[in-house]
Amino acid sequence: MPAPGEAPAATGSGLEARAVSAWFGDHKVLDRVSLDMPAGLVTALIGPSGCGKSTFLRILNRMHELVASASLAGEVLLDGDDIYAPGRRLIEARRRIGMVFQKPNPFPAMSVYDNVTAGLKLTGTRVSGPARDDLVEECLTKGGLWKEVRDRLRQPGGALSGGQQQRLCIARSLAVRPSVLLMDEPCSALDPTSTRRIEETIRELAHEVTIVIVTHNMQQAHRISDQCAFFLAEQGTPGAILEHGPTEAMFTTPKDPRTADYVAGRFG
Ligand SMILES: Nc1ncnc2c1ncn2[C@@H]1O[C@H](COP(=O)(O)OP(=O)(O)OP(=O)(O)O)[C@@H](O)[C@H]1O
Repeated sequence: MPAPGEAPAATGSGLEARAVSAWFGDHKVLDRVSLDMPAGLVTALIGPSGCGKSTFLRILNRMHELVASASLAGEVLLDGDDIYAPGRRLIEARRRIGMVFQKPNPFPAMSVYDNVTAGLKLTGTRVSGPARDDLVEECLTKGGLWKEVRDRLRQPGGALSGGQQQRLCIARSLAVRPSVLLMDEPCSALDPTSTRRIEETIRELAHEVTIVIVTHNMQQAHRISDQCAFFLAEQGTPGAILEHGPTEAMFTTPKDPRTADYVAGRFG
């Protein structure tokens, strides 16, 4: 399992935000945010509440546009191609860039097995027979859940514990073979043991999927990320990245005193 900072043999895709600004109505919430999220690395987005981390994350897979009043400017490049370029299909961006949310959201009445394969139909991916079984096992293994559910594949997803449900959601995201996985505070509703289990899963996945995670937990950001971006929205100004860099440097030798204060838990 590659530790943070180690350079794994990356097979995910690089994601790059260029001068991304965002609005809800005429309220500007992000101002020209640029960030390189290289393949194979875990990037943590950190910063106080309301500085635009979730909005930025949602822009990375075109979920921001689901809000009627929302608009944006800038570019998001996946392996060099702008996912917002005219003619780019929304469904393709969502397939290649998966999302795991704060609250585990499996389909509760659907079986564990069917939860994993649920995204295939939505993306028009045909996998049948034994290949489907193999895919379910592969994704549940990568999600760190296989051993716990291998004998319960036909039970409803809603019958699993909260931590297991979140790992099921990770497995579901992986089934459509995304290049990037976005995670919005995926452990905030979980107990410490489940949190640890998900953190291990994140590190194990990092060599094949590029991961971008929003977290308020500084110990978690330190443990699992290779690089961090510190967002700040001061005195009613839109959110922007104040500082970013390798995680170790952000925690030990940050350039800006506000970063030092935030990572040390002195505000936010
Ligand atoms: N659907 C929405 N409609 C209007 N304003 C919104 C909406 N979602 C977020 N905002 C506003 O955008 C700004 C950024 O919010 P966002 O949720 O991205 O911040 P955040 O850093 O992720 O916060 P938190 O850490 O509390 O989740 C806030 O001022 C928020 O009120």
